[in-house]
Amino acid sequence: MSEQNRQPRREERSRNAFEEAKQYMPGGVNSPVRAFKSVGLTPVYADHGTGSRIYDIDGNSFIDYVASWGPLIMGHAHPEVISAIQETAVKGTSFGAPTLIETEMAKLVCERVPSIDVVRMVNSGTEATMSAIRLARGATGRSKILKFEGSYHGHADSLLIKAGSGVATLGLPDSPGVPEGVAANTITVPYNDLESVRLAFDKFGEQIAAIIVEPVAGNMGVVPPAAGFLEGLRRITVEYGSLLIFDEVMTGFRVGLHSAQGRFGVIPDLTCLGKVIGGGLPVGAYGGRRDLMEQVAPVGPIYQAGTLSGNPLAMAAGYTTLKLLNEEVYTRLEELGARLAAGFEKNAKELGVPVTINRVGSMVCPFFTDQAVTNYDVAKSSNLDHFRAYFGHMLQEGISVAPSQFEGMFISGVHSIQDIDDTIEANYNALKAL
Ligand SMILES: Cc1ncc(COP(=O)(O)O)c(C=O)c1O
Ligand SMILES: N[C@H](C=O)CCC(=O)O
Repeated sequence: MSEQNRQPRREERSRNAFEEAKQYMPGGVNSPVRAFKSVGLTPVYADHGTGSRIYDIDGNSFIDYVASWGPLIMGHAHPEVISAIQETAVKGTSFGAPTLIETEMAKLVCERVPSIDVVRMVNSGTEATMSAIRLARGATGRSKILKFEGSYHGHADSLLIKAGSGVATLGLPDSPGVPEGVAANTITVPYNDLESVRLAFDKFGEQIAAIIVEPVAGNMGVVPPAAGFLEGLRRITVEYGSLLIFDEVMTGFRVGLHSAQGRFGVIPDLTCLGKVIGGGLPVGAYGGRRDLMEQVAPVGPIYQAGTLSGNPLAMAAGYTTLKLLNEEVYTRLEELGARLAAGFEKNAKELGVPVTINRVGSMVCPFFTDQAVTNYDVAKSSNLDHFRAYFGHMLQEGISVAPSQFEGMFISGVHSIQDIDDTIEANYNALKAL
């Protein structure tokens, strides 16, 4: 760890910037999790990033595991991604007319994601899940959907029920403003609990358009699917003529070259993507079987559109990022993830702090509990005071992680072994200081 990071974090500029921002934006931010409210600290105001590090406006540097909340699988300001954006930008930033890069991008996504024959680009993960739900309802003629407690699928009304991520962090899992009639069409059951899914289908099966699931839950902290869980969802949906939607906004191209569906060998009807496929620019996508996707306008009657959808800059950044990914990168991510998790586990054991580490590939999450974390109820039983203190110590140690127990760490292909070992050392110091 560099000497610089052993100095107390300087934060005067960040504090002043945050105070000013609060006058003009709700809570001073454009997405709630950035305000550090649940950890009671001043947000890190990013100035620039390179590789595995970010640098804030106070001159602190951090080894970064937020990675813009997942997209930056090849690190900050990757030279090839930046060049692609620059080369594209000089030709014009948006046309509202088709461009060749959109077809190249769609082809690549269709080649790599097993369930996707046809894909539609949108501008965010929220748009992707909202559109996939509309398609599922339109295609089946049914209204209800089933989601899992503590999963987050963006902020569309029908999905903001018992949600994870920022709403869980702020204790607002059912947001005011979602009409009761909309909420009534969303059934929620615990993650990894096939029996509850079965009971819900026994009761409402003929009315359920789709199950939407994060194939690895990443918004209640990281929770892997139990053996047979995804297969069970596939079986039940087929049995009842409902659709299975994998929300791979976080896991898409994060947990493998063929995403979570490739990793676990379960093929959904529809898949939502975001984050990594935008290479750090605003992108989402939904895709799936041709017979379903061709019910979307202009081929079919189910409407969905976007002024900036398929934006050339976003396509260039996303396409270049996807082209950088190969089996070698995922092997490296797996090794780095395993090294980090093993180091954290050893530290916790040695110091006698109750911690459970969940990991899938490069998604890692230390929970402050000694229970196996298999669903949101267990995740919520983590010691949040410990998390808060731990988070503050990690920042002081020069490590940037998400300011919530209900978010994971994202390792990139450009983190070095030294970064991982420095992070393990920081984790030791942070746990010791609890
Ligand atoms: C699994 C999942 N689905 C959907 C979303 C929504 O994506 P966005 O924030 O791009 O709207 C997110 C993240 O926010 C997510 O993690
Ligand atoms: N966990 C969320 C996405 O995956 C965090 C992003 C946000 O709320 O800004």
